[in-house]
Amino acid sequence: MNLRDQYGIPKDAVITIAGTVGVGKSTMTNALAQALNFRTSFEKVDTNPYLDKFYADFERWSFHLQIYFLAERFKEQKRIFEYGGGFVQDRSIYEDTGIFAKMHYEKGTMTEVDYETYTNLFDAMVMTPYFPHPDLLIYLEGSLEDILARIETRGRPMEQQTPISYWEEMHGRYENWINSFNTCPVMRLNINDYDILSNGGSVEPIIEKIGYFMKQSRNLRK
Ligand SMILES: Nc1ncnc2c1ncn2[C@@H]1O[C@H](COP(=O)(O)OP(=O)(O)O)[C@@H](O)[C@H]1O
Ligand SMILES: Nc1ncnc2c1ncn2[C@H]1C[C@H](O)[C@@H](COP(=O)(O)O)O1
Repeated sequence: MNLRDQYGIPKDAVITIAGTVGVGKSTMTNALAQALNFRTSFEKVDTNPYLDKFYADFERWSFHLQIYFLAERFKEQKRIFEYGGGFVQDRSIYEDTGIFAKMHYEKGTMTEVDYETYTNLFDAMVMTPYFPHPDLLIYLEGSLEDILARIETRGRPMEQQTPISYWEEMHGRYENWINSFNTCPVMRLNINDYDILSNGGSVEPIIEKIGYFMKQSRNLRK
């Protein structure tokens, strides 16, 4: 029997992976999708026309980048819906507004008018009864130190050149955000509590936990 059936994860489930930059979302997305035989939905970093510019000048490009991400994630949402689920998604749409846009507005690198325009658009597109929310949001968490080490190892120059204070601010905001997030069920995973990269590592304990959370949340909805 495959792991998905073994742990009672529905074929049409949509699982989204949330967490700060560098925590391990893309790696987890690939590992889970492979084990569950699900499709993946990734953020495209290399082809993003604003990301480099944004890191070089937050004030000038933060609005453009948020609009770009919103459009991209919305298109992905449509694709997931058209396939009828069975997806693991790298980063949730909720982090764009709950973390990034809010942080740039509150730190003064997005104007009030731009922030209002963006949040109005986000609310009209996403926070409606017509927008399908994921069955489960897996929140990856770890110490700032471990995450900074991962950003360094991954080696995207634009992120390496960004002051540590930016990642520290984001790390704190993520903790507050997840503590009050209730749009869909949440399963927390500490990055020190699993091993999916080494030879002896296995994704099975995570799948087992996902199965347990899904059963609980589907029972609650009955
Ligand atoms: N479980 C893990 N153990 C060790 N290193 C990891 C693990 N998951 C990810 N990494 C490493 O951390 C870096 C960031 O991972 P990535 O999946 O790209 O993060 P994100 O998508 O959250 O930005 C990469 O260099 C990746 O190889
Ligand atoms: N909504 C966003 N605003 C600003 N920057 C963002 C947003 N979403 C993603 N990003 C950045 C952060 C990273 O540099 C890359 C990719 O994110 P990752 O967490 O590594 O998958 O895009």
